[in-house]
Amino acid sequence: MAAARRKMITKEIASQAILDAFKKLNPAVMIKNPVMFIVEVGTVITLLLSIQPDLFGAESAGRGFNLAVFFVLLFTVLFGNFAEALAEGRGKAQADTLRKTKSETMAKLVQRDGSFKQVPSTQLKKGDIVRVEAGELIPTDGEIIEGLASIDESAITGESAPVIKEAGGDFSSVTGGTRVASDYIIVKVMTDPGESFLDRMISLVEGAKRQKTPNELALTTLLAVLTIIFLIVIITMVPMADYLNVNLDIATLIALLVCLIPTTIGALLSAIGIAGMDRVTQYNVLAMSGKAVEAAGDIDTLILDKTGTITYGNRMAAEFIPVKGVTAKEMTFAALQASVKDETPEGRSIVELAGKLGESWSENEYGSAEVVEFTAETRMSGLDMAGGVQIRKGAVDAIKKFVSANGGSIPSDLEEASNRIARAGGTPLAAAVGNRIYGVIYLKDTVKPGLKERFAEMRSMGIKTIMCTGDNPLTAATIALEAGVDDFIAEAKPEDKIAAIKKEQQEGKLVAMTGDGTNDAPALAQADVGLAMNSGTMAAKEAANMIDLDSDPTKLLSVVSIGKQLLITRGALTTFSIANDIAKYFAIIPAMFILAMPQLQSLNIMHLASPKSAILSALIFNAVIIPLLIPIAMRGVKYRAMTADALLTRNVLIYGLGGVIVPFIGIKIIDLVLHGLQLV
Ligand SMILES: Nc1ncnc2c1ncn2[C@@H]1O[C@H](COP(=O)(O)OP(=O)(O)OP(=O)(O)O)[C@@H](O)[C@H]1O
Ligand SMILES: [K+]
Ligand SMILES: [Mg+2]
Repeated sequence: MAAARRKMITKEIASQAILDAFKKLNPAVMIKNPVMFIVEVGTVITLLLSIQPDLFGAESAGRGFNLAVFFVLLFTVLFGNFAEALAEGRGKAQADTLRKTKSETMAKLVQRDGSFKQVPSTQLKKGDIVRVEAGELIPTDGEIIEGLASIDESAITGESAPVIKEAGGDFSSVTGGTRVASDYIIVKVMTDPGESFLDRMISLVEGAKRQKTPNELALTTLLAVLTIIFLIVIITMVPMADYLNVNLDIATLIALLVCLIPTTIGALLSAIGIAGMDRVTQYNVLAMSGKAVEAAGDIDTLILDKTGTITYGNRMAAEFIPVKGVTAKEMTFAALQASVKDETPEGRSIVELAGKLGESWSENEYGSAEVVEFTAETRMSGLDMAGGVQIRKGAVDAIKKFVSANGGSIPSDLEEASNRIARAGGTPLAAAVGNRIYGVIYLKDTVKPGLKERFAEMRSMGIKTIMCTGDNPLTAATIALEAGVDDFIAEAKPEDKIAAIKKEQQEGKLVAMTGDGTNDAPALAQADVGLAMNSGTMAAKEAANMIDLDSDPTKLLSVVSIGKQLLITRGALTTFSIANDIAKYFAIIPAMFILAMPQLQSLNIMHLASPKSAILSALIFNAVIIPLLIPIAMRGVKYRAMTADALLTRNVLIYGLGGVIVPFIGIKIIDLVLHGLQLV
C-alpha cells in the first residue's frame, strides 16, 4: 500500500523545517496568523526591553527577566513555525521527486500529411496530435484516439504493473510522465503547457495553492476575536493593579497575554490542515482542495457508478444468444454488423468474438454507411446503411423502443434470454437489423473483490451507499446485491445521476460520488466530494475534486476517515488549547495578586515560588506544549468508527478535562525546577 512507501519525517525534512521556522519569522508571513503575530510583536518589545529596560518608562522588570521572557516568546513563535514547516516538508520533498519525472522530452507531433515533427513536450498545446511508441514517455496529458498499449504509470501511481489503455470508452486517458510499455498510441493533447496533471500534482503536494478552508477561516477569526478580548482584559488590568499597588511591568503583561490567548491551536492550526491533505496523498489520492477533504469527513451519502467503479469495467462479449427463428450464425453476423464501427471496448470485444466464431467483414461493404456512435443518452450504437437499413445494438429496452417505433414486433423469448444474463450480473445488449430483433449479446463484467466488507464499514459509520448505473434494473439489482450497496438506481442517464445527488443534497446531506466515465463528469462536479478513478476519462478527472490513483472506489472510506480525523484533531486541539488557557489563568492570577490581596490565598492552590516564577513557568509551559503536540497534529487524533455523540463526549473528556489538569501539573513542575536551580 502506498501509505507505507514514504517515511513520515526524514532528517532532511526536519533540518529544512528548522531553517524554514526562522524564515517564517518575516512579519508579512506572520500576520496571516493573528494569534502568533501578537506573540511576535511581544517578542520584539521584550527584546527592546532587554536592551534598554526603561525604554517605556520606569515600570520595568529587570533586564534578566525581560530577556527570559524574550527567549521563551521567541521559542513559542519558532515552535509554531516549525510545526507548519514540518507539515509542509513532506509535500515539498514529494514535489521534488515529481519534478524529476517531469523531465523535458521530445514528442512526435503528427503533421497534417501524417508525417512527424520532433518538438519539445513543453510546446504541445491542447488539440495537438502526437504519436508515442513503446519505451517512450508520454509527453503530456491526453486521450488516446488510436491504438491500444500497456502503460507503465509507476512514476505517478507507484504501482509497477502496467495498465492497458485504449481508444474509445472509459480507459482512454493517458498522463504525461508515464511510459508506453508496449505497442504505440496516437494521443490527442488535452492540456496546455503548465496545466498538466503532473503540474497540478506538484503545486498540490507542495501546497503552493493551499487555501484556508471555510472551517479554518472561521476558526482563525474566532481565535483572533479571543485574542482581542484578552488584549482588552490585560490593558484594563493595569489601572486595577495600580489601585491595588501591584506593580505590573510590561514584560509581565505581555507574558500574561500570551499565556491567555489561544497560542497552542494558533500555532498548530495550519499544520493540522496540511498534514490532513498529506495523509490523503499517502493513500494515493490527490485532493484538489482541503475543503474536499473536510467535506469527506462529513459525508452522509455515497453514490457510485457501476461499470468501472464497482466492477472492473472491462465488459467483454461472452456469448451471442439468438431468439427463436434466428440461427446462431445470423445472430453473430447481426452483432458483428452493429459493432464494426463501434470503437468502444464493448464494441471491439463483440467484433473479436464474432471473428472467433468465424464471421468476417470487409471495409468496403461499410465504407458508405453512417456510423451511429454510442451515447449514454440513447444507450445504442450501430450503422445506418447506404441502402436505408438501420442496424443497432444497445440496452434491451432501448432496442425494444427502437424496433417498435419502426413497426417491428418483440420476440417472445427475448425477455427470458436477457433476464438470464442480467441475473448473472452481465449486461445484455439486444441486436436488431431494421425492425427485427436477432438476439442478445452477453457482456460479462466482474465485481471488484472486497467491496462488501468496506460498504458494511461505511454503513457502520452512518454512510448510505447508492449504485447509479445506466444498465437495466435486473443487472443492477444483481450487482448491487453482490457488491453490498444499500440501494441502486438503474437505467440512469447522466442527468439522472445529477438528480440523485441533488435530491440528497436538498435533504441537507453531504454527498460523495465516485465515477470514471465522461457521462459521470457532471455528477462528479455536482457532488460535494467527487472522486474520479485515475483509470477514467479526462473529463471525469477534471470535474472531480479528488482523484484516486489506484482506481479503487472503496478508497473513499480511507478519505472519509482522514477527513473525520482532520475535523476531530482540530476540534480536540482547540478544546485542549482553550482549556489550557483557562487553567493558566487560575494558576497565574492568584500568584500575581496574592501579596496585595491575601483573600486570594484560597485560590492559590499551586503555591508557586513567586509571582515572577509563576509567570515564567506558565509561559514556558505555554511554549513547550506546542512541540509536544506536533505529533498529534501531524498524525491526527485516532479515529474510531463510532457515533458522533459518543465521539464528542469522549473528546471533551480527554481534551477538555486533560487541558485543564495538564497545565497545573506542568507549571508546578517547571516552577519547582526553576526554583530548585535558583533561577527565580
Ligand atoms: N458500445 C455500446 N453500444 C451499445 N450499447 C451500449 C454500449 N455500451 C453500453 N451500452 C448500453 O448502454 C447502457 C448504458 O451505458 P453507460 O456506459 O452509460 O452506463 P454503464 O457504464 O452501464 O453504467 P455506469 O454508469 O455504471 O458506468 C449499458 O448498460 C448498455 O446496455
Ligand atoms: K496561550
Ligand atoms: Mg460508466
